[in-house]
Formats: sequence, C-alpha cells, structure tokens
Amino acid sequence: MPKSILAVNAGSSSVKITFYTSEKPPRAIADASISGITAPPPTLKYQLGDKKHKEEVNEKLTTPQDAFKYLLKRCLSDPGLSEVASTDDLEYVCHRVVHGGDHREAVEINEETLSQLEGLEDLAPLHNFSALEIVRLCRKELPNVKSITFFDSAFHQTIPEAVRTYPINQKIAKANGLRKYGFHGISYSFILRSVAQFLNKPIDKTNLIVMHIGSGASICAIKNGESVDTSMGLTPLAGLPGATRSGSIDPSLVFHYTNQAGTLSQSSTSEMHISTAEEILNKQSGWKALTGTTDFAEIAVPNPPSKAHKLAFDIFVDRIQGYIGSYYVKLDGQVDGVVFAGGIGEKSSLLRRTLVDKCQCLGLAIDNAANDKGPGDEETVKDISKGSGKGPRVLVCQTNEQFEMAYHCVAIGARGAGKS
Ligand SMILES: Nc1ncnc2c1ncn2[C@@H]1O[C@H](COP(=O)(O)OP(=O)(O)O)[C@@H](O)[C@H]1O
Ligand SMILES: CC(=O)OP(=O)(O)O
Ligand SMILES: [Mg+2]
Repeated sequence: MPKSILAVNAGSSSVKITFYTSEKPPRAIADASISGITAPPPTLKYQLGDKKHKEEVNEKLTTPQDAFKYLLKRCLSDPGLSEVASTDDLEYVCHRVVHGGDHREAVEINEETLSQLEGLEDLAPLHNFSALEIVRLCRKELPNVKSITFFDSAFHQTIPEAVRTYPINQKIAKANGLRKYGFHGISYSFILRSVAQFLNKPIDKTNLIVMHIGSGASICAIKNGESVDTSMGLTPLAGLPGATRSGSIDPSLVFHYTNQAGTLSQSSTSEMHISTAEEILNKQSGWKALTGTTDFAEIAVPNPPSKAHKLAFDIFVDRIQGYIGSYYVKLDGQVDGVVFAGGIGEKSSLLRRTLVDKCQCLGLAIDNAANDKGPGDEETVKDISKGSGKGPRVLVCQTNEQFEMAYHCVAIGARGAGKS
C-alpha cells in the first residue's frame, strides 16, 4: 500500500493535523485538531470518515508542541485508522511554517535547511518557534519520515518592490531582512485555485480581494493570479487586528505604553527571545484586550453583550473596509471576486453582511438567505452575491491549509523530494 502523508498546521490558537493518501489529488483519511490552546480548556475534534467526535481535553496542553504530541498519539492509537497503524505507514510530514524569509518554494528538511530556518526564528519568534519545535520533534520521533516545510510567506514573493520596501535606511533593511513578507499564503494559494476553478477562469487571469480572517487576520490583493499586496508585513503583527494582536498602530505607541518596551518579556526562554513590546502587541492586545474574549463568535452577535464588544466589531469592520477600498483601487477596479475565508470569514454571516453593506459603492451586494446559510460541509466555494452581476462576486471559501500542503507534497514526491 502506498504510504500516507501527514499535514500539520500549527496556528496561533490551534493545531490541526490531517492524514492523506498520496493520490492525485490527495484524499483526507482522518482529521484532528486541538483548539483553545490560548483559552483553556483545550478542545479536541476528531474525524475519521463520516464519524465526527468532539471532547474537552483534561490534560494540560499549553503549547502547540504539546497539542501535536497529543494529537499524534491519539490518532495512531485508533484501530479505526487502518491506513496509518504506525509511523512506518507515513512517507512525508508537511509542516506549515509561517515565516520562510526569501524562500519561494517548499523545502525538504535536513541538517542544513533546518539550521537555515532556525536563523529566521528571531524574525517571527511567536510563530516559527512552535512550528520548528514540531519539525525537530518529528525528526527525533519519526526519523524515517521526510519532513517538508511549506511557508506562509512564499505566495507573496511576487509583491512589487515599492510595496514590499519600508522607507528606512536600505543598508540596514537589506542586512537585517526588513521588508514586507506577508503571511497566510498557503491558504491564499488554496483559495486562488479553488475560486478560479469555481469562476471557470484561468488562474493567471483571476483578480481577487481575499480575506483570511481567523485568530490571526490578513487580506490579500491578487492580480492575474499573483499576490500584489497583503496587509501583514515583516511579521504577522501588521495590518488587521486579531484575537490577541493589535494590528497596525503608530509604531511610537508602544514606547508611550511602557518604558520596558525593549526589555525581554517574561515569556522569553533561552532559545526564544520576545521583547516586552512584541509580547504586548502580539499577545495582550486585539479582542482579548478590548473585551476579555479571544472568540470572535462572542463579539459578532446582533446584540453585543457590552459596548466593548460592539466597539471591537466596529474596529474590525473599519480596518477591513479600509483595505478593501485600497485594494479595489490597486486592482484598477478589475475585481472578479471578494472572498471571505478563515474561521471568522467562513462562519460570521453578520460580519460579511456588515462589510458588504459598507462596500456598496464598489458594486458589492449580498443575497441574505445565501449568506445566512453559509457554505455546506462539502462546499469549498459558495457564491453569496446578489444582483445584476456587474460588481465583483461575493464568495465564501472554506480554506484548507493542510490539503494545500498535501496537494503540493504529492507533486514534489512525483518529481523527487528535495528538488523543490
Ligand atoms: N460563528 C462564528 N462567528 C464568528 N467567529 C467565529 C465563529 N466560529 C469561529 N469563529 C472564530 O474563528 C476563530 C478560529 O479561526 P481559525 O482560522 O481556525 O484560527 P487560527 O488562526 O487558529 O487558524 C476563532 O477563534 C473564533 O474567533
Ligand atoms: C500568520 C498567522 O497569523 O497565522 P494564524 O492566523 O494561523 O495565527
Ligand atoms: Mg490559521
């Protein structure tokens, strides 16, 4: 029997793993996730075939590494998962790594590539450290399984120089790799292919404004199938606010917030250095700071429980509206679709309706019944637009970063691993 592929997606609040066959396209065999790592108790979701299961986890899982170990043990001990009875049945583990520096393609992990990626850890300590911890764990515990890393930043390598360059001393910028990288690119790549197929357009003629909005949120302008701008920057902090992130603020603000901005924060370890400024803006801001919850489902409700919840919702709408306007102009008004994706984009009909109402001047219009219903389980892309069909289509896409990695992994496997 051909061996299977395991895809691992360590996000800011969750770890999702999916086992796939190595067919073209790959077929999901089992899917498991732990969410609520930042807001315990953690919740396990497990799906094998049609059987779905959800439970609270009693063990303490405070890091993505703990969550990954728990998930792997849990899946491999399930007698129902006959295709993957042990790690010997796996050929590849695909890892989502948020920051890939200048990498344009996926990379097979060996001593040399791992140490090169470790050199990037300081650029995105909050994201890359956990992902690389899982890579290191897999190398130790699954030595015969090849690890391939896929980068969120790779999709955005097409962003033009004037968009990716910060107006600072260019010698220092080049020496320290200080530029806009952009993230959520594995997701944007899945969404672009799925939406182009849905619209029956060649990818290289497809123009979209795509929102990937979950615990971390970003938006991307895609012109002729390539990213031309995105809201995140050097790190995933820039742009839209998120569950615990401020998004873009005046950079001077943090020095007025605390006089400890440059010191190492308490969550730093000997291997991972996080400044107090990064800690405040990445982990102690966003919805959590405004309302006390990191769950946008408690904020995006018709009658918000407090003024602070309403304010958090209005801030998010305002920032997204600003980007939609800006990207519409950057795309010369030639926009095939405005796409909602990510946990919030896929599930919050209220956010979608509010935003589309605010963007009416661009010709966006929504069908309320289709919007309220949202996409069905098996529906990757759903059209929720209404009207003459003159303005851009309004679409919801159920993104799937694990599938995207497995899809490319099958192609890499076919042409020989390591030649990516
Ligand atoms: N019905 C809902 N309405 C609004 N937001 C929701 C709803 N369900 C889930 N969410 C939001 O989606 C987030 C998870 O999105 P996801 O993209 O999976 O996150 P991650 O950044 O961890 O990958 C949750 O934290 C929650 O805020
Ligand atoms: C890049 C990023 O913010 O990822 P996530 O939304 O999964 O935390
Ligand atoms: Mg995510």
